[in-house]
This record gives sequence, structure tokens and C-alpha cells, in this order.
Amino acid sequence: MGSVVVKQLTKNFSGTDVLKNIELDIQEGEFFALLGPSGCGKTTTMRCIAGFETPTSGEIKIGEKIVNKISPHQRNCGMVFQSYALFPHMNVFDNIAYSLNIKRLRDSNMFKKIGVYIRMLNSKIVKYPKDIEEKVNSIIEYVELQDHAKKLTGELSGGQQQRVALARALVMEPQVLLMDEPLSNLDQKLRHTMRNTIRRIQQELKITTIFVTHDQEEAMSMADRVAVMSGGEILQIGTPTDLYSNPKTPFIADFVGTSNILPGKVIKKEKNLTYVRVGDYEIQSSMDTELEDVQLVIRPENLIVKDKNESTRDNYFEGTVEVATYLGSTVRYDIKVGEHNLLVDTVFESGDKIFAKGSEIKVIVDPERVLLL
Ligand SMILES: Nc1ncnc2c1ncn2[C@@H]1O[C@H](COP(=O)(O)OP(=O)(O)OP(=O)(O)O)[C@@H](O)[C@H]1O
Repeated sequence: MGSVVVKQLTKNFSGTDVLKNIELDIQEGEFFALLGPSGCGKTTTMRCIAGFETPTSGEIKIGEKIVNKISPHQRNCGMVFQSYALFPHMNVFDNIAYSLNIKRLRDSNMFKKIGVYIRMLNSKIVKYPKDIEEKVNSIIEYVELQDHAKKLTGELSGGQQQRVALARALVMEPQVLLMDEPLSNLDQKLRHTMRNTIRRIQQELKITTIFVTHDQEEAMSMADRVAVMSGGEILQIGTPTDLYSNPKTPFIADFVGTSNILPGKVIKKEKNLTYVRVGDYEIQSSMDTELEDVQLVIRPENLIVKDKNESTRDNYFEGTVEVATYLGSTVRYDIKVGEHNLLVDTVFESGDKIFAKGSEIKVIVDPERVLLL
């Protein structure tokens, strides 16, 4: 297994900088996600690491080796793509064995090469060397495809095909596993199952994994650390909990989970509190800031809804319920507050009151839970 260190990586396509000074320091055995909207440069970063794209500048190190001048197959990265990229005319076993056979061909002397060629050309009657056969069979069991080994890949479900692709990458014992949106072609239920399968395998094998996705839930639920990208740059790297509770910018707060983001102006600071004017309201935050114009960022679960006539201390908005959605254990409110809308998630227990559409309410804000960005 190898660590992956990327220093000052840039990539320019036809005069446009699509990667700008990317810095990554991925630990051995880590599950690392590159998360960002379409076109932000995730795939290009991964392709530079794999060697399919030449960086315009910068350094890429896998393990102890700087790999900039090393060809893709010598970098020993396993790749899994959204499109599976399997050979449709080969069965599951042959798909998985193929790269091992190619490697054997590369590594072997001329006499053995001819033998491997013949085996490959006659793939229907192929008899693999014993060690390859054993290795492929054990990985087939590992991804639970033993009942499908002789099937053509077209006869498999999307999830099964993706497990073939995963097995094909793993059988090569790569230093690093690179996965580019591997779950995007699967339906929601299968996606959840495959998330668990990939995470289990990654943890058991402790294989350094870089996982590209635009789906924040996927990144947050699977990765040890996540790099949020936008416009060819890395905006923030952190554990899922770091990113959720301490997003550095409103973009990240919005992209990672759901946030209420309201523009405000700092009016004073007193007793460790910052007072911010938001429309008709003065809201306190325990966060200090050097800025005057700020965005208040508040997660929906950090707001409390009360009846308008209930007495409360300062630090609340007044509003009208536009939508109340009962979700079993929670209720999500969409509340009109002046020209803004606030989302509030409240825990629901039997007997609790649900404020109906049109109810006039107070939305209580805890200063500790208000970020000023
Ligand atoms: N071979 C290429 N030639 C020119 N421009 C390219 C090439 N490959 C990618 N780009 C551009 O580089 C930018 C980043 O693309 P990239 O595929 O890395 O983004 P991404 O974040 O992976 O997006 P997606 O999630 O849609 O795959 C995009 O603007 C894209 O159009």
C-alpha cells in the first residue's frame, strides 16, 4: 500500500487552468474522497495520479517514488470507473484474470510469452496457470460472485458488474485504488449496498483509496477524509465531521449537508458575542470575525421552533410556516422570515405539536450554533 502526495499540481487544457495548485497528502490505508460539482477537476486530478494525464506542473508521489515520469501501468494503481469498462465477450473469471495474464506476459521470457498469448487468443479453452486461477477464484469469493464466475458480464446486474470491476482492480494488488464515480450508474438501493461493500473491502485490505464523487452523502458516509473541490481548487480538506461542523466557506456549508445561509452585517461585539443585523433582526453568534459583511450559516437541526406568543430570551426570528413535512421521527419546517426562508428540522415525539401551514412562530437561534463566514 502507498501514500499519495500531490504538490502544486496544475493542469491546463487549451489555455484554461482546470487544476490550480492542488495539494494532497493521503496517508497509507486511508479512504480519501474528492468531492465537488461537475467540472471542478476531480477526474483530472485522479487521471494525473494514475498517469493518464500529464500535469502541466507539480509533483506526484506514490509511496516513496515520484511518479511523474513513470508510465501508468508501472504506477500500480487499480482503477474502477462509473461505466465498469468490462470486456463484454469475456466471462467474469476471464475479465478478472485478464490483467494478471497481461502482467505475466510482460514479465515473462519470450517462450512463456508465446504460451500466454496462445492462452489469451483461445480464451474459450483457456487453462490459466494455477497461481492465477487460485488468485482469481479467491477474489471472486471475496466479492461474493462465486455463483456468477462463468457468466458473461452482460448477464449481470449493475451492482454485480461493478463488483467484477472492483475485483479486477484488486486482483492486481495495487498500491492505490482509484475509483471514479463508481456508484453513479446504480439505483439508490444498490448504491447503499455497494457503499458498504466497498467500505468493508477497503477496511479489510487497508488499501489506500481515492474515491471521486459529486454526491456529498456518499463522500461523507464512506471516507476517512474528504477534499471539497470547486473550480479546479481544493477549498477544504477534513474529516466528514470537521467539514460538517466547521465549513470554511458558505459554498462548503451548502455543498456538505443542508444549511441556512443568511447575509448579515456585524453591528457590535460584546461579552464574547458578535451581534449581526439580519433584516429586521439582531442575531448573536459566539463566533468572532474580522469581517463586517458576513453570511450567517445555521444548520436546520440547530434551530428551534416555538409558538409566537411563547416568551423567550433574545435571539430569534419571527416567521410563518409555509410547509411542515412530517418525516416520522422528525418534522421539517420551511419558514418564511421576511424575505428569506429558513429550514428547521425538529425531533418529533408522540404527542408533540406540529405547527401547521400559516402558523406564526418564533425560530430560536443558539449563538453557539451560528457560524459567521
Ligand atoms: N481532455 C480534455 N480536454 C479539454 N478539457 C478537458 C479535458 N478533460 C477535462 N476537461 C475540462 O476540465 C474541467 C475538469 O474536468 P473533470 O472531468 O476533471 O471534472 P469533474 O469534476 O471530474 O467533473 P464530472 O463530475 O462532470 O466528471 C472541465 O471543465 C472539463 O471540461
